[in-house]
Amino acid sequence: MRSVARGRPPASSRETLADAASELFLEQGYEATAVTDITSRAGVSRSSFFNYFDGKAATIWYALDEHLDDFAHRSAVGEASLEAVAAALGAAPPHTLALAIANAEAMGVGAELGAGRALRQARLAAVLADQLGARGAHGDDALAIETLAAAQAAAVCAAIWSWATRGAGTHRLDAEIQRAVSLIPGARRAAAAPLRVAVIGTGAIGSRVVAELAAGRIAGVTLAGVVTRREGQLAEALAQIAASGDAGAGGASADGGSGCGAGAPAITDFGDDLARAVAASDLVVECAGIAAARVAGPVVVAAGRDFFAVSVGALAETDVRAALLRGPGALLLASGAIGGLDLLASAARAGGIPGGITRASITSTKQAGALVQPWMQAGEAARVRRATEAFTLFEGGVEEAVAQFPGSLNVACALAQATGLWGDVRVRLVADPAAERTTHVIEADGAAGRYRFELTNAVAEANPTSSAVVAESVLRGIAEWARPSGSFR
Ligand SMILES: NC(=O)C1=CN([C@@H]2O[C@H](COP(=O)(O)OP(=O)(O)OC[C@H]3O[C@@H](n4cnc5c(N)ncnc54)[C@H](OP(=O)(O)O)[C@@H]3O)[C@@H](O)[C@H]2O)C=CC1
Ligand SMILES: O=C([O-])CC(=O)C(=O)O
Repeated sequence: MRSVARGRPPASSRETLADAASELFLEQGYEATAVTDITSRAGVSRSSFFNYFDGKAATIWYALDEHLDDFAHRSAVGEASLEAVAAALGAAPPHTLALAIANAEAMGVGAELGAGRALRQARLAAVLADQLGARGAHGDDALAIETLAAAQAAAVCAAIWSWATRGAGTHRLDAEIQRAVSLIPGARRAAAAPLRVAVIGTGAIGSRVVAELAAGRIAGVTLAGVVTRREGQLAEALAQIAASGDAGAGGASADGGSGCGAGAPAITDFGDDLARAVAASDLVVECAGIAAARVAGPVVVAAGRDFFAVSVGALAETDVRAALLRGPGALLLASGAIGGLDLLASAARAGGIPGGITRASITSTKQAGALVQPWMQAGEAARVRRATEAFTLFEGGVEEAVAQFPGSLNVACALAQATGLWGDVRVRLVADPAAERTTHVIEADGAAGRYRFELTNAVAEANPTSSAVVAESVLRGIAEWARPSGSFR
């Protein structure tokens, strides 16, 4: 398959020949084009042509073949990974192949592309199978190794074809390959590769999540980086983590900076470049609020990455909910500050017990001062801030609840999602000046049973609106997604 001879003349002549070949295939068709036509068009001798290519087909394939040669070589000495091959293809894409794919009919090159693709896919699969075997994750399970390698090779080829068909210059080939590979169900787990997690938001919840991931305390997970919305946000969070004595990430630095300690990890700051975060991760975890989740979530799942939302309130808008559930990426929801959602979802399961759950309500009682909202008139804000006894601040449906208290009533949407009663869940928010903890009382009933959960949570030190356990629910969710094992479903 190798088309490039050793001791060859400068690469520019090779590209000139390949370009001349592409032009001629377009003008007069692949079949009608002879090597002599190509050499005359390029002004290069026939013998020079054969220094580079073993025939006219190689002018289409040479760039991809070089990548495959390099991958096979590196793989044999234990240096290569699928990520590395994607990055190499992204840095030096096979342009004449892209041209042939995009103009297959006009060039009459369909048969060559079909046969050539099959050969390269098989070759790549063989190298990937060797790699998987050497990694030892599957013991001597040849069926698992061959199947996974074949799927990965097919994904790479599908990505090249999709990239070329959509317009090679308009988007990156490496991103297309990463997306294609991520679409293989279970591939990451089967390959025993770590789950790469990007985190959006570095507040009370996000910084705890970042601290744990950066310190490598969740098995099978690596922190790909953090999405921020303003300069200095990550550095502030890291300083806070360090001050709180949360060891591990305390010595980390933003964006490959010098770090605060020897060997401290550098955390990538993606800034607001969500596309970069998506390309570099398998799972994007939102800890940034409903507004951020509404925007980021649909982008992440549409790109074939999985999205883990703590701001479940994003689902209150019907079209956002539909976009989040559309896939191909999966949507994960944090149980957050409440529990019993698994039981309620089972009781309400469509096709299960008829009328399983027909009524559901939640009453949340929070520290009054934490419930002041930017939209409140000065008088109302003062009433909440200066309250001397508990009072009902809000009563209504879930949509209204998260519109008015976006950082405080995600739990209501979690209840609505679990029971499917989006239009019917009743929500009450109590502002209590004496509440040191947050209490949620959930009541639900129907043919499946009658349920009442009362949950009283310590609040997060950095944000009295959020319960401290929420960050732990996110960390548990990430750990379970990386290595599902013994969890309640
Ligand atoms: N499901 C549940 O039970 C619960 C869900 N939640 C949800 O979790 C969210 C986070 O909670 P918490 O950590 O306590 O809130 P914080 O206010 O402490 O932190 C929010 C963080 O997100 C950042 N942020 C906001 N928008 C963006 C964006 N577009 N891109 C990147 N970063 C952004 C903020 O940056 P900046 O510093 O600039 O403000 C801040 O760092 C809440 O808003 C709520 O929606 C909370 C509690 C319970
Ligand atoms: O943390 C909590 O107790 C609940 C909360 O803020 C939310 O649901 O948004």
